[in-house]
Amino acid sequence: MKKRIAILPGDGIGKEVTRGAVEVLQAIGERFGHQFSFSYGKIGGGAVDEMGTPLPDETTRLCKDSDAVLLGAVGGPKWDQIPVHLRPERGLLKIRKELDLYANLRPTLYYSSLADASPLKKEVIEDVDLLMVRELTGGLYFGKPSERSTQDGRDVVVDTLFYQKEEMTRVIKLAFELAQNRGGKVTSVDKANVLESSRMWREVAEEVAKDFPEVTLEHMLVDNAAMQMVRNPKQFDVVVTENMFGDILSDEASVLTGSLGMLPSASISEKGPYLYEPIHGSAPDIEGQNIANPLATILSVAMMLRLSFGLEEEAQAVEASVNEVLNNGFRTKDIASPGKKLVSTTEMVEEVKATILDNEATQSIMSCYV
Ligand SMILES: NC(=O)c1ccc[n+]([C@@H]2O[C@H](COP(=O)([O-])OP(=O)(O)OC[C@H]3O[C@@H](n4cnc5c(N)ncnc54)[C@H](O)[C@@H]3O)[C@@H](O)[C@H]2O)c1
Ligand SMILES: CC(C)[C@H](C(=O)O)[C@@H](O)C(=O)O
Ligand SMILES: [Mg+2]
Repeated sequence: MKKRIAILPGDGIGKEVTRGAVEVLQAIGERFGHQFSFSYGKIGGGAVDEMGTPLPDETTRLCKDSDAVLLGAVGGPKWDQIPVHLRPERGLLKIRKELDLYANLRPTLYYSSLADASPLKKEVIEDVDLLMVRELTGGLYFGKPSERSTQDGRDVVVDTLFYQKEEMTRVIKLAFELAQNRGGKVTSVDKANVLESSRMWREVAEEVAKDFPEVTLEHMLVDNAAMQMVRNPKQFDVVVTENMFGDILSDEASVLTGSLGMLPSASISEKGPYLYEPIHGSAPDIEGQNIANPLATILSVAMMLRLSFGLEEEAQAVEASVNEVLNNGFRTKDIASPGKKLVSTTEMVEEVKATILDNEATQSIMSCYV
C-alpha cells in the first residue's frame, strides 16, 4: 500500500516525538511491505518566526493533499506575549477547522505494567478502557466575538460559546456509533444546570439516543465528571462532551494511564484526511533533553494505520510492541519507577522499532475504540 503522510512537527517536544513516530511508521512499512511517503509542513511558533503566520497556506494545502496528517505539538513561552491571532495555538485551531475535524477520539487505557506510574490506586484504575469523544471545531474556542474592549471606562472581555445544533448532533451520533460497536454506554458530559448550550447538548443527546436503543445514555455534570474520573473511572465507557470540557477532562484522564505522554488521539472528519496527534503539548520544561515520552505519538500512528488506512494488523503490531516494551520494563522519565529501565526518547523509539521488526509482540491491548 502507498500512502502520503503530512508531518507537522510543530514546536518543543513536538519535533522529538514526531521524529520517533515517523521511524515507527518506517519500521511498519518495512515489515509489512508498505510505502509511506512523508512531507513536512510548518505550523505553530516556528511558522510564525519563519513565515509570519502560525498556519501557512502551503501547510493547509499539504494536509489536504495527503492521506493522513501527523502533528506533534505547538506553542511555548517564546510566543506567549505575541498578539492573539498570531499565537501558535491558532495554527492548530485553524487546521482543525480547515479539515473540518469535528470529533477528537482520545482513548484512555489501563496498562497493567504501568500501574506503578499512576498516583491512583491500582484497584481504581485497573482495566480502565475509556473513550473520550471531544467535539473539536465549535464552542468557546471558535465563537465570535472574542475580544477585549472598554465599557464605561472599565476593561471588559468577552468569549462566545456558540454551537449549531447540527454540530452537536454529528459528534454525539458518532459517540453512539462507537459505543454500539464496543457494546458499551455513553456518558454525555455537560453543564446543563447553568449553560443554555449544555441544555441543548442534553436534548440532542436524548434525541440521538432514540436511534440507538441498545446503547444506554447517562448525563453527568462536568464538575462531577471531573471528580468521578479519578474516584471511579471504571464507570465510564464512551464519554462525549463539548470542546473545552473534553480538553480538560482528557488531560485528567491521562493520569489513569500513568502519564500525559501516553495518550494518543485521532481527529476525524466526514471526508478525511484525518489528523493524529498526542494529546499533550510542546512541554517547554523538558524540550531538547531527549526525555519526552514518545508513546502517545507512536500510539497515534497506530490509530492512523487503523482508522485512515484500514491496516488493523499493522495497528495492532504497533500497539502490541508498545505494550511489550513497557512489559519489558523500559520507561521514560515521566513513567519511571524503581527497578525499571530508564531510557531516553530515542532509546524508547529504538525499543519499539526493534520489537516491531522482530515481530516479537503478540498481545495487542488497544483495539477498543472501533
Ligand atoms: N496539541 C497541542 O499542540 C498542545 C496541547 C497542549 C498544550 N499545548 C501548548 O504547549 C505549551 C505548553 O503547555 P503545558 O505545559 O500547559 O502542557 P504540556 O502538555 O506541554 O505539558 C504539561 C506537563 O506534562 C509534561 N509532558 C507533556 N507531554 C509529555 C511527554 N510526551 N513526555 C513527558 N512529559 C510530558 C510536561 O513536561 C509538563 O510538565 C503551551 O504553549 C500550550 O498552549 C499544545
Ligand atoms: C493547544 C490547545 C489549543 C489544544 C486544545 O485545547 O485543543 C490542546 O490543549 C489540545 O488538547 O489539543
Ligand atoms: Mg489539551
